[in-house]
Amino acid sequence: MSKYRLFLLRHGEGAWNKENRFCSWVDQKLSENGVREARECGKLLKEHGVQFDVVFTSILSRSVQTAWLVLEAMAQEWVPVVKDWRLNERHYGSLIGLNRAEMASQHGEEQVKLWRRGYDMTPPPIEESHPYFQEIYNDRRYTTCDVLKENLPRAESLKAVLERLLPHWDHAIAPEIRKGRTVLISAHGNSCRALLKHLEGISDQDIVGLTLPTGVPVLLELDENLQPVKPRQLLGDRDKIEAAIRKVEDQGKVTPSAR
Ligand SMILES: O=C(O)[C@@H](COP(=O)(O)O)OP(=O)(O)O
Repeated sequence: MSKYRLFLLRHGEGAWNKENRFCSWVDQKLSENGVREARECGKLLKEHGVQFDVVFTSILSRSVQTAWLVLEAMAQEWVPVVKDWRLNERHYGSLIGLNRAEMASQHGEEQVKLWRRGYDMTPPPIEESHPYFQEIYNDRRYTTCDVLKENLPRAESLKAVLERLLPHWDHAIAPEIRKGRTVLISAHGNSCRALLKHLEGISDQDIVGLTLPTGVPVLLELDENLQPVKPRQLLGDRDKIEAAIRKVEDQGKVTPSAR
């Protein structure tokens, strides 16, 4: 029987989602469309009568901004928000800033899919000469983490994301759920995929086929052991959700302009 409800959310569309570039640890704001998606998500959750007790976000602006907009649309701005780097997007290493369609044209769509969705695939690490290295590692937010800046990742597989996320799940998020609190996790495509893999016991092979659209809330109903009691539900209009998933998958395909 379902005892707890957990909501997972990939932030609304960011500026670089729109430009089809790997954004990862680069701090981009939501696009106009992303702002609209986040507000619509809040409206939908309000219509479902959801009342949040606590929200967890990454320390990247797009996930924080999404949480604010959702809470504002629900008239629940007062709800506490806990931010932690452990919910950050996967660190895409040297791929950060590159255009996916151009990568597909150079390396093939299969290779790009493997880089994006393979479980144990780590891209080459970001080097100090990378155009976004200084911007990321000189940012003050990374002095606030529970690991030294020198020990923060320089590239991650999805497996590595799950490993750095689990302590935060175990020590901060799961205890809130066990207290009966309704939790929203406003995070990223890959930090949410990693958590879903863990909670739903998705295999290393099957996780390749899981893509999350931006701005669509995912409802998990959990038992007392925090095991899902039924399949996850993506809330909202079916056709729109399927189109949004296809849009993310198609980002890794060659487009005429990228040839
Ligand atoms: O880093 C990024 O660009 C995307 C994920 O990219 P893909 O894994 O879908 O290529 O993360 P998000 O928009 O959820 O923060």
